[in-house]
Amino acid sequence: MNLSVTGEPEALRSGRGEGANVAEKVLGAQGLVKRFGPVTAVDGVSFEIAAGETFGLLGPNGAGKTTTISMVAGLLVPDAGSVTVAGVPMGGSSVEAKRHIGLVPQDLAIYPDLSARANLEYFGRLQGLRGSTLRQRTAEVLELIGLADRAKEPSKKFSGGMKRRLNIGVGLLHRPTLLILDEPTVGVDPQSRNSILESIEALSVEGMAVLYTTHYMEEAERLCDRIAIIDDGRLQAEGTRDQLIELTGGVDTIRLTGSGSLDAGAAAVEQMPAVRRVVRDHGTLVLTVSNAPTAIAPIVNAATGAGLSLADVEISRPDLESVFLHLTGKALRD
Ligand SMILES: Nc1ncnc2c1ncn2[C@@H]1O[C@H](COP(=O)(O)OP(=O)(O)OP(=O)(O)O)[C@@H](O)[C@H]1O
Repeated sequence: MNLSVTGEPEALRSGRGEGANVAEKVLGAQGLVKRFGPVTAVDGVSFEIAAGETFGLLGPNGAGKTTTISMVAGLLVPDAGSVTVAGVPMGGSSVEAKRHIGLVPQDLAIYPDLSARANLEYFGRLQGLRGSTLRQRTAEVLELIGLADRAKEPSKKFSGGMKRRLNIGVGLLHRPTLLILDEPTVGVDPQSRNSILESIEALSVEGMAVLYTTHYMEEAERLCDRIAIIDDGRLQAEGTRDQLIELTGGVDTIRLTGSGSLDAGAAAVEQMPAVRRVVRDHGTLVLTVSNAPTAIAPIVNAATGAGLSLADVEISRPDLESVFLHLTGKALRD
């Protein structure tokens, strides 16, 4: 499907002047490829991130997000392609380029018996901070991640969200030009997730560029100035949320959840002129339709007539989930 606009990143800038973008470019990833034996995990990925911009890599499990950011951060050597950070080429031993990056991995890397402050001071020392500079930066980071009033408590007493925020704080200590966050909300409850997102939103005041990977479209919509949709190791499209939604041609999504003859229900609705595509997502039929409000009644009739016993019917306007479905023919959700 040739709907990708990734080959023309300049055409999809979010309203900044072209000259300003060139001057402010923090990250340039060009033609990245990584293979693991027969698996091509990343297959020609290119994107740029400007200072102060939050850029999202949105895709399902196994899409190639972690492999991409590992190459960006210099942890994996690409089979092809190149990375520059703040104008400095990234190589396997490029200390200067890596100095510009703060990488927050998916897994926690903090000491449970140390307090929040002691954790930050320990990692700050490892990064070469000392004395009053270390104390001042630790205090600033504690404020940024919303843990200033819990600074003395051992991190093992923290909620999942607080631990994740402390993990993010470690990545912020050396004032990176580019902060990379790899799915920082996976496995946390909704309240903790919100506190993590609030902390990330606060980072824009520091003016740093953020590369954020997620498989939650709500997070990409809320946090990211621009989003690249990744699947099967390739960027399928890139742009602001509104630019991506334009790619769907404004089609709606109808979800039919039920029991009985799901296959027969799918076959029946597939025939209808308003229905452009039908995808099965576990016990749900996900329909892409051109005008849901008028099409819904005949669709429900056809599905139930074919033996599908409906428990729930949901109509939604276009969102990033519909964009993903439109571009890949697959549902983004697990
Ligand atoms: N070290 C490795 N050896 C072999 N295959 C790998 C390795 N790392 C990743 N892969 C494969 O490469 C593909 C992309 O994986 P990657 O971890 O980059 O995806 P992801 O989008 O980050 O997904 P997840 O959120 O599940 O980590 C997958 O098919 C994965 O199984």
